[in-house]
Amino acid sequence: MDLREGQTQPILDPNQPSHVYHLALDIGGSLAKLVYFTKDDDHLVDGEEGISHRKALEKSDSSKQYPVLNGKLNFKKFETSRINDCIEFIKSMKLHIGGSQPQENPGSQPIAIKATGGGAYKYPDLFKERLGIILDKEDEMDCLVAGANFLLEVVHQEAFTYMGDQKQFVQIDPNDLYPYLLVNIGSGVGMIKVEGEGKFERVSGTSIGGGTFWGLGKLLTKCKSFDELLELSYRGNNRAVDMLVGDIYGGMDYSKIGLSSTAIASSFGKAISDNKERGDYKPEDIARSLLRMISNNIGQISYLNALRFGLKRIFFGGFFIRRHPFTMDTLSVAVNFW
Ligand SMILES: Nc1ncnc2c1ncn2[C@@H]1O[C@H](COP(=O)(O)OP(=O)(O)O)[C@@H](O)[C@H]1O
Ligand SMILES: CC(C)(COP(=O)(O)O)[C@@H](O)C(=O)NCCC(=O)O
Repeated sequence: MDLREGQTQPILDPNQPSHVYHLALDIGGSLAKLVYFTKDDDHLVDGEEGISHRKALEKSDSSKQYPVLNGKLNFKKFETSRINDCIEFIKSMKLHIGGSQPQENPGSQPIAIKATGGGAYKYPDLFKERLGIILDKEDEMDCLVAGANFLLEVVHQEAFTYMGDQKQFVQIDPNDLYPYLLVNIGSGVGMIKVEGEGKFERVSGTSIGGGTFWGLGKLLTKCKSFDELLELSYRGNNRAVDMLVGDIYGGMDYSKIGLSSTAIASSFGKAISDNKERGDYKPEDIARSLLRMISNNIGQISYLNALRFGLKRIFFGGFFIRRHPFTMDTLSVAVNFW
């Protein structure tokens, strides 16, 4: 299966919605994500091959034939504050028509589309009014854990570590996956102890998450978008804003308690002693300091929760880190520091 994201050109003929299947939505605090499947040709495969295609979906007799849906999963995201753009996209592509759950008597009831996240509760009337569809709610934690378990058990090279520009895939033995800590960094952060299929507990969380980086970043710099803010942070130097151990200890390490002179003693702390206004600091240094502060905090709380429950592995997910190597690296440094 081919996974595509951010398709800007319609890959379908909007007048031919029949190749679209299984539209589903996740409407979070920051981003509305949608996924839909576009089909190529149906074909049948023999047992072993069928099992490899459908491994986790169904384990059965290798003498049978299995229908295999040949096609692609397409991903698209919109800012939740621009939910109308998301609705327009669905409408223009007629995704809701082809992408509904199969109905016994098509046309007899409104189309129902699976949806997770707070937006499934906040926007049902809007979707009903604009698209004539019902949002069929699923619990976001249930789906998050089921999805993470599926990907970790089935998809080869799904999880990786990231340190100093080095991305290294982790070989996961499905028999040695549980228990683990799942840290989902969205607008806020949820920390979930996962012990098996459907066996999990949300053990912690923090409101200082991706929404905080984006929100505070917008207020403190002139950035208009998340990508711009992140791009800015790559170029910044947090030492111009953060108070380091060396700033307090005359350039020396505080070796007795294991703190090097370059460790951050106080995020944004330099601003209290400098006789400067916000405008005197470079926006890129502010963005860098903010990213490090939030990542360090998430890394620390994650580490402490892993310790609290004796969990040897932490998996991070959510759009805050997605496809952002620098953010992942910052988080890894934070976990390793602790
Ligand atoms: N292109 C982007 N636009 C907006 N936010 C982004 C983008 N890429 C990453 N993010 C980060 O991801 C966070 C949202 O993560 P997500 O997992 O989608 O959470 P939610 O479900 O709460 O919207 C944002 O708060 C922001 O920090
Ligand atoms: C309320 C939420 C589950 C919503 O999920 P999100 O849209 O952030 O992905 C999440 O923001 C969260 O867990 N916030 C942290 C709250 C806390 O534990 O302090």
